[in-house]
Amino acid sequence: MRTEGLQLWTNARVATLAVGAATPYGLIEDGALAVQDGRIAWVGARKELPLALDDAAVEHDAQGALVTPGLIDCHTHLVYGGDRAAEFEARLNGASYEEIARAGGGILATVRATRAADEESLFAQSRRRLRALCDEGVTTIEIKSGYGLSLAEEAKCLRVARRLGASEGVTVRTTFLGAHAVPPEFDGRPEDYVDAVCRMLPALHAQGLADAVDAFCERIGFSAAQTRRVFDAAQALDLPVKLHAEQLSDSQGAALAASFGALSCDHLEWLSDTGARAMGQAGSVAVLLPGAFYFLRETRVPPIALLREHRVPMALATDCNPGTSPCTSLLLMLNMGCTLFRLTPEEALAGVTRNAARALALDDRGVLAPGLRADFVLWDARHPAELCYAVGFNPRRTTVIEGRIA
Ligand SMILES: O=C(O)CC[C@@H]1NC(=O)NC1=O
Ligand SMILES: [Fe+3]
Repeated sequence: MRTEGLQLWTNARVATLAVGAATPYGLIEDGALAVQDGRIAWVGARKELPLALDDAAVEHDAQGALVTPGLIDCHTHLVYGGDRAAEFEARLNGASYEEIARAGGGILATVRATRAADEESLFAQSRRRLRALCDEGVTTIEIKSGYGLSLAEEAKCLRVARRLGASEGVTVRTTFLGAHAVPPEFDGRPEDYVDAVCRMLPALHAQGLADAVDAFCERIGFSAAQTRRVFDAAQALDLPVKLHAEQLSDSQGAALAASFGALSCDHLEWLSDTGARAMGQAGSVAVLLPGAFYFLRETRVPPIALLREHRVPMALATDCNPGTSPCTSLLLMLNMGCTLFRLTPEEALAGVTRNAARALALDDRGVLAPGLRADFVLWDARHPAELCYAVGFNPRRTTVIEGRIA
């Protein structure tokens, strides 16, 4: 008797990415996945499939495809207006960052373009970037605000992020990043702007627009003391925090974020042993962003050995933003995580699956295991390392989201 609603995927090389699996990547050579009601009902070797599951109403032959959990891009600034290609060209023609900033370039150039874009235009521009990421197997994504810098404009960007998830059928987790830069109307008054950021939070929270709160803790951003004020406001609303930390200097951001139980600290090129230890003790994820490292031509890589020593889970993300990482390829980040930061391919894949899920406080995905969401991707590849090895080649064959072929 056919078991209604039960789907069976067979003839697959299943990389579960489960922690403590018997094989690297949790790889099951001749594997099978049973799916029911959008969840994984069973996963394992085909020859061990329980008889009760062998009567699936629908069977899919994966034809030997590699199957991984759906990819998770856990750090993006995907919603923004305009682009910064002219700055890119000016820099290559010898202009300095300072000259560009004085000419009104940098983050504030994107703030102007984002404020000038109406919601529909912002949605359309951002949807193209999201579709590019989804074309490479992304099924969950984090989208930050941070180019509005006023309550109305930050709300506009976060609404667009929410709408993108609904329209594209992917999970979007939003992060309020009002503390990204000081807007022109607060020029020279950073403390007053931090007050304004703290006042925005309750309104955004009441509208259900923010799932977490972030800040840019850096010499050219906000100090640890200013960051602490934003985090206090987040904590008062029970909103989890994450932090752009130690990107360009050791600003003591990671230790501060860890003291708030941060979901993640991101960038981390200048992370100290103290910060890594604090993150390990707090369970914060290290989100590594090789796109910004590469685009800014940085030379100091994040301390991977320290992160391993303190057992800090590592994730990888695109940091998709117009200024330092105009990139919509998570597959390229896999390669850069290995080639530039020297992660192993298994660490890199864990970084866009289970550890990325953890950076977003999502415990229902990121691994192929019974009870978790049936978000997975079939790849024209035989070994998981191929996904980190090739550049500019997209081996995605099929994406499945909650058991339905996307
Ligand atoms: O240049 C931009 O538009 C964003 C830069 C981006 N934001 C941040 O906090 N760190 C970065 O690299
Ligand atoms: Fe970022």
